Amino acid sequence: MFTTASKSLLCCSPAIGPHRALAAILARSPSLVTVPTQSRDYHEVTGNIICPNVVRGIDHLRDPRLNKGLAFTLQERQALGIHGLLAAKFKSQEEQLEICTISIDRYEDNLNKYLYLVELQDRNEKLFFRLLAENIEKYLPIVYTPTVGLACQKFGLIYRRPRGLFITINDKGHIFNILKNWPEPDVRAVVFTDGERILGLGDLGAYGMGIPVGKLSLYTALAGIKPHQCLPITLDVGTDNEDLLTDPLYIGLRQKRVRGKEYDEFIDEFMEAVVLRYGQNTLLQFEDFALANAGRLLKKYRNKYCTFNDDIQGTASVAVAGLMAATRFTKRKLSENIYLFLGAGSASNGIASLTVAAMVTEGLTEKQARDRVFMFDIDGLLSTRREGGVPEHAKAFGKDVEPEKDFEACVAKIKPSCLIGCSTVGGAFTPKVLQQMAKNTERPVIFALSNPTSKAECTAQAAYDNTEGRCIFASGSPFPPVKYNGKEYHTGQGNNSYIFPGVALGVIATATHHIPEGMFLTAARTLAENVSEKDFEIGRIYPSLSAIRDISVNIAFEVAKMAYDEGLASVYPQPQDLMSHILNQMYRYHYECSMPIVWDWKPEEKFDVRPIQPVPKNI
Ligand SMILES: O=C([O-])CC(=O)C(=O)O
Ligand SMILES: [Mg+2]
Repeated sequence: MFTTASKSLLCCSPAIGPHRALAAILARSPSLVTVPTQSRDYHEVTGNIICPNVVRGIDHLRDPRLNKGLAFTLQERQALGIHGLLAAKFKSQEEQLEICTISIDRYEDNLNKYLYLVELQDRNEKLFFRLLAENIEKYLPIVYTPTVGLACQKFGLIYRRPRGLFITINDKGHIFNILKNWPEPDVRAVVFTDGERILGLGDLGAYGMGIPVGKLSLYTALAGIKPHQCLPITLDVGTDNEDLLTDPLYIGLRQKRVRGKEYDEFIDEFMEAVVLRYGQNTLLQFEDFALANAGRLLKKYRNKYCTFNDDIQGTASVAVAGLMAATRFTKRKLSENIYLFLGAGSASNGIASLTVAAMVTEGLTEKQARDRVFMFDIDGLLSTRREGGVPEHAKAFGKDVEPEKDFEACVAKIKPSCLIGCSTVGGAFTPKVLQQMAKNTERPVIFALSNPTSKAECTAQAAYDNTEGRCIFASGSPFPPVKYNGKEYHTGQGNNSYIFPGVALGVIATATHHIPEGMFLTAARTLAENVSEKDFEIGRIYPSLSAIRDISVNIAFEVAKMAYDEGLASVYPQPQDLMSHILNQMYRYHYECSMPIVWDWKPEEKFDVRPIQPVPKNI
């Protein structure tokens, strides 16, 4: 079987390291040659050596990281002991992509499309990521917002092969041991949720797992972070969602949420356990925590760990990028706008704070900048004079003005030029509100950022219809193209997926130990600079989703630069060519050769474990 390589050592990838000793012994006795029959045992064959840690036989096909389906060549099939386990036909990855596309298109229901993609990820990882990365516009709405929201709601029904870790409050005191059960030793990024505020859908408890899984798929598809370096986690502390507590399909702890001291100790232990297991620079992304915890935990941990809250900082960054890009339409500087937020939760506060920071760079004082920002929550305008005052988390944006409970009246009175919805109240931007915005200013900026689509404050079409087509619109979830006055507009998706993958790539590539707020402003600027004239022409203040991979790299580059400038990076020496350094670390979703690695070894030579891997043609 291995006749052509009778004078060479064959060693199968991956991870040759632990078997160097064995290879070295064999090298001293060239007649003794080892080939594994199963994953872990060896036997002799004349002439060649295969390192024993290769996964062979059916196990190779069952490992989604190694499996290439019918794309294995005859040589590979023979070498790996999978010949006969596959149909005779050889397919290229491109042919496989076509079949995937046809298969997914056959489904009418998006949840079925989602399930197909989950199954593909479980079966053939490279194919899944290539399909996603090369068809972002088509598949992002399936693996991510909005379909992922539906998947979370139906999680009990669709739960099959688990992905990621579930750590429950009952595991308190043992979290490190649970992390040790995760099979990957090289995790660089953890996205985790406690499921209390899943998108705009509220408390979904352990059903929230779909979110960290989806976010981390984007880490790889949009920023080339290697899948084995990503770990999705759900912290299950119970749920206060009565429907789930009585749902026979519910897969989480069937109890009310644990709160207070016990919850805080649990999160403390979790953070400590992650860095103990994976190192101090492990990126910890908070996702979809409720307001009561999100800002508080960010403040508590931001200077201790490499962490950020995507819903506060990622959302803020993407929204500020949109506002920056919009200045090119409106011809108004950021500091010349009046901002009104609907909702005063973590997203609103994050966006407002970063907008203030951006206005300060234009020359305003912080106070002057804050004076231009108003918020309206469930109890009305954030007025210091209203009954109950301004909630603690939004104190910075309370105003000494007449209380007002009618949102439409507020829009007429305050006359904002930018209206930003983070309320999770679908349809809250009524036609009247939108019409008023059109009266306030020539080019009103209207962001309906709540997710998923059903929670958006208005549709893209409604925004155009009620502002004589003069608005600059963005939404958190995708909307179909708008038709107005015989022209078609493709409005942008102001979703944090433009930001967090790129920031994460920059942070991971430089092993940055803290993520300062400035990085999100830098990311916002980079994103805004990537909006082209062509985007503007079709009404978009965000680049096309198909450009997102390049943008992530640009964001990563700026983040990495900043990490070195501010002494936060711990990869030393500083790479001379930062861009190449980043690009070199990125995941490749094209198939690589699965043949055993061939060493050009001769017995008289000093043994050198130097893999010479044939370069696959398709890279
Ligand atoms: O997941 C998304 O689409 C954006 C996000 O973080 C959220 O809405 O919580
Ligand atoms: Mg989120």
